[in-house]
Amino acid sequence: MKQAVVLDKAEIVKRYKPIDPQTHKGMQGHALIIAGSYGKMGAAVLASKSCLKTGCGLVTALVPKCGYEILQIANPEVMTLTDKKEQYLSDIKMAIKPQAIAIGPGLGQHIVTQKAVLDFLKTNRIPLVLDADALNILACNKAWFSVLLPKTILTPHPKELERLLGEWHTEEEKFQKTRAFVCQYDLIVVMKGAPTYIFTPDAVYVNTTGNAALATAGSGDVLTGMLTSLLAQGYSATDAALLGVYLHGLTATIALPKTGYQSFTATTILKNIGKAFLSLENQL
Ligand SMILES: NC(=O)C1=CN([C@@H]2O[C@H](COP(=O)(O)OP(=O)(O)OC[C@H]3O[C@@H](n4cnc5c(N)ncnc54)[C@H](O)[C@@H]3O)[C@@H](O)[C@H]2O)[C@@H](O)CC1
Ligand SMILES: Nc1ncnc2c1ncn2[C@@H]1O[C@H](COP(=O)(O)OP(=O)(O)O)[C@@H](O)[C@H]1O
Ligand SMILES: [Mg+2]
Repeated sequence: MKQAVVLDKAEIVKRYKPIDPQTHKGMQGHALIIAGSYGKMGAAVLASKSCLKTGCGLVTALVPKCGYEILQIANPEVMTLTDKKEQYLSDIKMAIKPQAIAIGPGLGQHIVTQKAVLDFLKTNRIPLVLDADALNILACNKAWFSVLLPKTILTPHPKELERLLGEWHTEEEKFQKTRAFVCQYDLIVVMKGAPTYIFTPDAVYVNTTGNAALATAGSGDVLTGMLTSLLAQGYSATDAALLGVYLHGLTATIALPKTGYQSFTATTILKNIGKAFLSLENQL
């Protein structure tokens, strides 16, 4: 494999777009987070909260009925649409026009949800992030890789990547398979781990921020919301993936001296997104 590009502050600062003083919520993008099922609504809460805290003007969550009060109470700033089913999503239709969509955190893999996801993927033309159960559903239906919109961002952890691509025996083989996958389908893969690599058809990047504090439930759900937020704000898929992964890691770099590894949670990431942005602003 060609050498990975090191994703350091210099790489990020040249891609970062400071906020326009004349902006308003209508210009900051509208994102839709399709997530959650009975018992996993926290994933929808975390992803929609991180989406807002990364600068998106409007965020809507589409969840099963059982998520309505949870979402509205946990996230008063987030608008909530509900499915007709109580515990899982059965249909992905919307009367809104978001600039970016995320699907997957906490979604579950009910057969009805699988069909809804696949039907949606066939017709969707809006920039997209696929995570968690959306990846697991795709892994069960590999013929559907070819319907994905070019430059869709996929964010697998190692187990999800293995479900998508099959087993590998060496790191080199894992990298080769991932590279071939992104080139064949014109996708972006955020290969989550320590460190995280971002694969695009043109280059591979290696992140430099973060630490083992991020090994905590919901950490990936927060990352999904951050990436979707940046996409909705008009960043290209590559820039959204690079900036989002960098900032997500930076929250842990910043917070670790105060929290230690053990007490750092996904909520700590949310609390430190602002500081991560400020540390970028100081470099401009
Ligand atoms: N509060 C919530 O509602 C939460 C919901 N979640 C959702 O729960 C569902 C299941 O997600 P999971 O990821 O837990 O389940 P998975 O079955 O996809 O992944 C768990 C497996 O992956 C392996 N794995 C994960 N990261 C790894 C790494 N870095 N290296 C090696 N192996 C690794 C683990 O050992 C384990 O065997 C998803 O929909 C997810 O979004 C989780 O995000 C946790 C929080
Ligand atoms: N040891 C580690 N060092 C750095 N980052 C890590 C480490 N472990 C996990 N992470 C990061 O934490 C996130 C975990 O995502 P994921 O496994 O999807 O969590 P969840 O599904 O619980 O939300 C990824 O961004 C991953 O890169
Ligand atoms: Mg995850």
